[in-house]
Amino acid sequence: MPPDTPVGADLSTLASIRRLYPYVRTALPRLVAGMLSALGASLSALAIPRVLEHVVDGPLTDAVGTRDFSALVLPVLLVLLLGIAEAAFILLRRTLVMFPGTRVESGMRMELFRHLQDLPVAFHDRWPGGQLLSRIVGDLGLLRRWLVFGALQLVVSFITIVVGIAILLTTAGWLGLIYLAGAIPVTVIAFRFSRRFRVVARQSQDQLGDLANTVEESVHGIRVLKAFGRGRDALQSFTGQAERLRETEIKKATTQSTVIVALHLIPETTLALALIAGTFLVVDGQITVGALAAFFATAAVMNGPVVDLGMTLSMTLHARTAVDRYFEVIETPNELGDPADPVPPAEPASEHGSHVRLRDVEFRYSDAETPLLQHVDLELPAGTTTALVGLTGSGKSTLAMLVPRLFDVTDGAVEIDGVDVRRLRRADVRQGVAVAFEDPTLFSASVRENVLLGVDDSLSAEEKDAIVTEALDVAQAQFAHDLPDGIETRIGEEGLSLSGGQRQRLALARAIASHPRVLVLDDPLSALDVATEEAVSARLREVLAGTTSLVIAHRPSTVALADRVAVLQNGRVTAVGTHSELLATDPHYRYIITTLEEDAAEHGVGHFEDQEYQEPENGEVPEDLEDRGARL
Ligand SMILES: Nc1ncnc2c1ncn2[C@@H]1O[C@H](COP(=O)(O)OP(=O)(O)OP(=O)(O)O)[C@@H](O)[C@H]1O
Repeated sequence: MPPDTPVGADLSTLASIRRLYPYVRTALPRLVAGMLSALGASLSALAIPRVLEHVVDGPLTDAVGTRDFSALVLPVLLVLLLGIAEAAFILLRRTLVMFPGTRVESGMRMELFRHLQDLPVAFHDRWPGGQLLSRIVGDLGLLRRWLVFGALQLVVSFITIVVGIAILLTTAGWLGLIYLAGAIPVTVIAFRFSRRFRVVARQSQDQLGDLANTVEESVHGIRVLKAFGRGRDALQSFTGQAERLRETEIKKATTQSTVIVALHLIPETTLALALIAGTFLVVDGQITVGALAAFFATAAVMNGPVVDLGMTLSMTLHARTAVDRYFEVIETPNELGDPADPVPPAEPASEHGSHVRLRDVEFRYSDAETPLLQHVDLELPAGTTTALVGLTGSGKSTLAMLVPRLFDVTDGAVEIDGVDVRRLRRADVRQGVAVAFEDPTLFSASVRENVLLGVDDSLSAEEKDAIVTEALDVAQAQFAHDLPDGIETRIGEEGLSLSGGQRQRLALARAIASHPRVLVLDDPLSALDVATEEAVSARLREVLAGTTSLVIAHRPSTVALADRVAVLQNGRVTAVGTHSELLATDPHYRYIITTLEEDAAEHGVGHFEDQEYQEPENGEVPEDLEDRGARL
């Protein structure tokens, strides 16, 4: 979940937005030029009433008696010119800000995506995908609109109002003061509005993220929802969230409408008061009719920026929330980063792979109270295959993820060829270690691209082709050649157009293709039927002989791929040996194998059930168990 106390919550809006500086620095000259253009447009509009004042008090008054309109030509041309200048400035503003706005947006988007890719698995376990999606898509779009419009408009409105008030004070003295008095309640209301709106803006953007998460989850799990007829429940939960978002939007609109009403009402009231006072002042001869007309024309020009303040302020507060939400992610430190002084990877212990050692390893998930793994000592000698067995939830997958450093140990060390993985660059670790997960994730790309994911990009196309063909062959994934466009066929989102077994074989091919020095396979054959499993096992054995492998086994047939077996029990590796040795000496292993056999016989797929451990009575080896592991 996102942090409870949002990053930047204690900052002022200005301080929060100032953090954008590094991203907008290069775009700043054009943005400032755009702002000056917008200011030019506003000042052109403000100049028109001054011409009006001159016309009313001079040429117009004269023309009433003489009917000579020639003196009006110049002022009319000036008004026309000011109008054209205003339009030209507006066009210039749009042209200037459009390009840098989109560039800032895409730059920040790329930076965020890069950081998301860099952040460890633990971060992604904590953060819902929808929250990240809404930040990378929605928030950044909002920020762009604010940069190219809201921010500019806010500054321009502010300057226009200040300049306008100065003009009012100089042209109509007292009337200007009346108008200025109206600015006091406007400021108070705007301040109170900002405080309240900031809270609801944050709430609505977070709720949008939750909504995106629900959509993502239900689209992702559409098969399960349909199969269990739970579409209605998903809709209900979605409706609940959408309703809450709607309530927040209403709260937002209500807060906004208070300020909008005030921003309309206060200037209009001051204008009414100014009209009364102005009439007396004209009659009294203290100001001219032209000055009164100019006062109202100037106030009319200022009316737009004053009323817009509500909108630009709310845009600014939304932008501030977007900045906070962006920095919450971008400032999340990567606890699994590269070391400051990385060492180069050691030479592999043998041509058949690296030597891996887990030395007194402890691992605890950040949200767990107790460690899942404790005092784990395990060696994977170069070129050997070790099967890791244990009951469901004993921590096999977790242990396997420590080898490619997807998580860091909380104590002890994982060493590859004698070097602690935390002292290596992550790229070096992951170049040497390939993983095929139990749940094979593929990408919406071609089969070829999926298989080549871990392969050196600099290889030639022919070399890559040969690697793909061989890997598909070993993983018995020849079906890929029969797809409509062969291995160039795009396999759709997450490869869901393929069967589970097909996906698993492609994931296996991907792990093999990079010819890693260490291969970690998390139950790689679980989705295969018996015949395919045998075919894959036969070929996989050849590959395993040439590398160091750790294979998590849920089936006796997977155990049979290994030279030796490690038993994980109560967070520790309690025994390591060959299948026969362990059968003879380790009651827990005998129990596991018995369960595996029974499970495989019953369901065809060997999975541990969540059941309490019961030592086999009198610790005897069940009949024929020795034969089952004869291959080891
Ligand atoms: N990201 C996580 N955050 C917190 N706890 C987790 C996380 N992943 C797994 N766990 C917990 O760690 C324990 C071990 O999980 P793990 O997947 O490593 O077991 P396993 O032996 O591979 O299980 P299985 O045989 O069912 O695949 C479980 O209790 C699980 O709930």
